Amino acid sequence: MYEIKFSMFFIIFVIAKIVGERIMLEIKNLYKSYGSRIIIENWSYQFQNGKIYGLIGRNGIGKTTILKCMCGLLIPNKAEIISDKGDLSREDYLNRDIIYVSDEPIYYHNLTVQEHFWLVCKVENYTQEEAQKAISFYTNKLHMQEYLNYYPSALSKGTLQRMMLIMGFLRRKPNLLLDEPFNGLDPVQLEEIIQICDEERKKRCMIISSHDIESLAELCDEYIVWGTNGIKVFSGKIDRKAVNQMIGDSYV
Ligand SMILES: Nc1ncnc2c1ncn2[C@@H]1O[C@H](COP(=O)(O)OP(=O)(O)OP(=O)(O)O)[C@@H](O)[C@H]1O
Repeated sequence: MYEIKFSMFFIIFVIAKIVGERIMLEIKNLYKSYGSRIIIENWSYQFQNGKIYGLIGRNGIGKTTILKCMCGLLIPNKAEIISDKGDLSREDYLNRDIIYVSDEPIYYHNLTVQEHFWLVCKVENYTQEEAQKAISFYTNKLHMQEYLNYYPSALSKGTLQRMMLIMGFLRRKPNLLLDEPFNGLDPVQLEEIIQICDEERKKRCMIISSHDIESLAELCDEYIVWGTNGIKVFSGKIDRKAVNQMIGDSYV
């Protein structure tokens, strides 16, 4: 009896492990140029469920370009983008299961913060009850309650950044790409965002582009670093020294 129980437990453990670590998103041979200027050449990578990835590199190296090619906001010259939904290469932004949260806030001038959140919930087919619960959860976590009736144009940069992040978290997509999410946040807000990103890891795969090595170090399982000799992958403990060595230059 004990052996049967143990075997069943072992099988369940192995299945959970396989499901938990399955590949959510695969990029094959990504090639992107602007005119004759090649930004990314033949880059491939597999991203897994439940992991957070950090994109690190100097200004203008191509981090935003990669994220936008993945989610469909930019058309690569060549690439295969494969997710649980299948081959997304020919799907546009709305049909991909990948959400991109830009560092440049995009919003409707005539909708309040709260209305933006409800709009996202509507797009994602939340029930009234689910929407209420999810909006309360994120606004409480990120202390946004007092801004719910504000128009976004009246928000400070950090508060706007939190609104954009909540809109990303409310999406029910398995892949979330965050472009410079830590910009403009004071230390308290920064810690809250780090905490919530850490919790979101249970629900999805996240890819974060940032120059804030300390914040990335608190969160990421793997790092994709642009060095002088191309893109390297690193999964150890990261700090400024390690980043400088990988980039082959004094970066941070
Ligand atoms: N629409 C465009 N047309 C031409 N060149 C572009 C265009 N968009 C970006 N670039 C160039 O491509 C390169 C990569 O830009 P990208 O924004 O991806 O860099 P990044 O690594 O995200 O930079 P940062 O850290 O400053 O955000 C830059 O040199 C940029 O000038």
